[in-house]
Amino acid sequence: MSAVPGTRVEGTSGVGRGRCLRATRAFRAGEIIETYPKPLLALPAARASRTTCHYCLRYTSKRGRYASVKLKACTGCDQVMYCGQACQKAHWKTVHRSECTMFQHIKSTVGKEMPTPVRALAQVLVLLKKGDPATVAAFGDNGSLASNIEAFKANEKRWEDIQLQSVGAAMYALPGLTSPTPTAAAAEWAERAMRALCMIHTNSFDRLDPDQGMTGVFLDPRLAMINHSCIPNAFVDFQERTGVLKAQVDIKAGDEIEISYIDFTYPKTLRQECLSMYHFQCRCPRCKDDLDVYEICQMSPAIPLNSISLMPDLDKLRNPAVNRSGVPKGTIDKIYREWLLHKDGIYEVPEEQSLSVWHAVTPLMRACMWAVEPLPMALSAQCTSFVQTGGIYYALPLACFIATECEPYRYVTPFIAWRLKGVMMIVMLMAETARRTASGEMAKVCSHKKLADILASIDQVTICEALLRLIVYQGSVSSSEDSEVLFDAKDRLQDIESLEGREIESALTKKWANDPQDPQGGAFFQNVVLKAVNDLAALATEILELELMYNDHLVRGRG
Ligand SMILES: C[S@@+](CC[C@H](N)C(=O)[O-])C[C@H]1O[C@@H](n2cnc3c(N)ncnc32)[C@H](O)[C@@H]1O
Repeated sequence: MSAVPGTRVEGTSGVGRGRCLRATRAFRAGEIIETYPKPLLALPAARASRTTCHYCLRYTSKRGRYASVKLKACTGCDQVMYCGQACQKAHWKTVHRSECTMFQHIKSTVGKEMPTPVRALAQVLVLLKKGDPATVAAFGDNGSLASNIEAFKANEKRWEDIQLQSVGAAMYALPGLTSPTPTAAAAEWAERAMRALCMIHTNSFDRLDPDQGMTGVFLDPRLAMINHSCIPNAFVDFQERTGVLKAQVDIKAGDEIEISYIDFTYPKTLRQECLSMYHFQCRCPRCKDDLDVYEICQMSPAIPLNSISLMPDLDKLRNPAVNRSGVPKGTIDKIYREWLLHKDGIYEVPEEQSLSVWHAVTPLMRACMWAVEPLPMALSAQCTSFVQTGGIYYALPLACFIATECEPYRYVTPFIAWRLKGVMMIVMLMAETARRTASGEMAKVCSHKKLADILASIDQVTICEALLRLIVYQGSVSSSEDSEVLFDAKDRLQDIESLEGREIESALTKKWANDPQDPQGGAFFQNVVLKAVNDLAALATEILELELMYNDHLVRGRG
């Protein structure tokens, strides 16, 4: 493995935490630590396989960066899609020439998509069989990747799945070897397939998109050297086929680089469940002392980065106004389980179904622990439910509330994609409510007087412009190239800039964005943008009570 400046691999596989990646120099928050442009595996998720280019992994969507991308299927197997000839050629060279016949066979016999890990394994097996050097070095009999195979075997149910999936992949990838009469070679390949699947589970990363969810699987042997922490100092972004490792906070030379394999804001037992696939006990302080998001936030070195964000009041991050007395440690997991039982009720009628969700999370609301899961998930689901059922006006205060009361505590670093998506959600809802306000529709539909008054009094377009500039500002801190949300923000900014008669407002937002420390720009952001967002956010709990015909004790407590 070649040494890359800035980091080195240390440790021994299978001993303690095994190998790890260590910084050999300091990195600033947002800085790129290293990139992985030639992954061994980069596949779209099975459910996205008709809408994603199988080489560059661009996915088609209605709006945004790839809206105009038209995908064409491989004429051989009709199973993989490409956005153009360059991608088709590159994919053919990388892997598809070895798997196209296999996909044709699968299509004619099974007739449906293989699950993503099986497809990934089949790809590894055809390349192993062919003797592809990089694949042999990682997955071969003396391959570099950790497999944790003994730990997988110890879990009967999981091992059964591994065996089944391995047989399925081997059947298609190695048709001659898995004939009905077992041979020594077939047994060897079966063993190899099971080990390779354990390696895939241990070392691959889900490509997670805040909008689309799981969009694919990515495996690079060097990226696979990074250990997990629920208080990570780095994160991985994906730009098309390239994985990009970035610093989430300032990192010192000599620090171990750690990412989170899971959503680190989940409650402890859920995190442990998600991590069980990796077969280790996490001993980070969040796990050891069962610290909640507020406690982690208070000690985060990323707090000062929020001075240009929707939460510039750093004291609020350092001293959150929560009252834990009603929610002793350990009860959060119980609340989470209770919420799981009822969570889908939020989208259902009659209201009692939805109310059971809120009953489950009531202790967290009373303690003002808005950032502690499952409360943010319940609030986001309610926001979506309002949008889907025509209550877009009510979704806006909720989105403002989530972006100010939940996300800054959960993801303290303000350029994390989830934070930027939260700001973008406000922009999208505000643009929609502005349109309906202008057409007079709002006056007919929105019965909440205070909300209607705020919407009628604010300059939504200017606020949207400032919020988009905030996304561009924060997004640029951590992006080598435009991410989806950054591209979308720039695209929407162009639309706004093309509106006539807004020269003064536009000049103000630009002035602020060019120098957020400038007193005039700062006052504009405070008095126009933050005031509107905070005023809207302040209506969120009241709207929940009214719209859900709540007993107000649920949200506000009994005084
Ligand atoms: C992607 S690999 C990371 C590199 C690995 N340490 C190695 O030597 O290959 C994932 C595996 O590393 C180990 N690991 C990762 N994070 C860990 C942690 N915080 N504590 C203990 N083991 C960890 C677990 O065995 C896990 O299945």
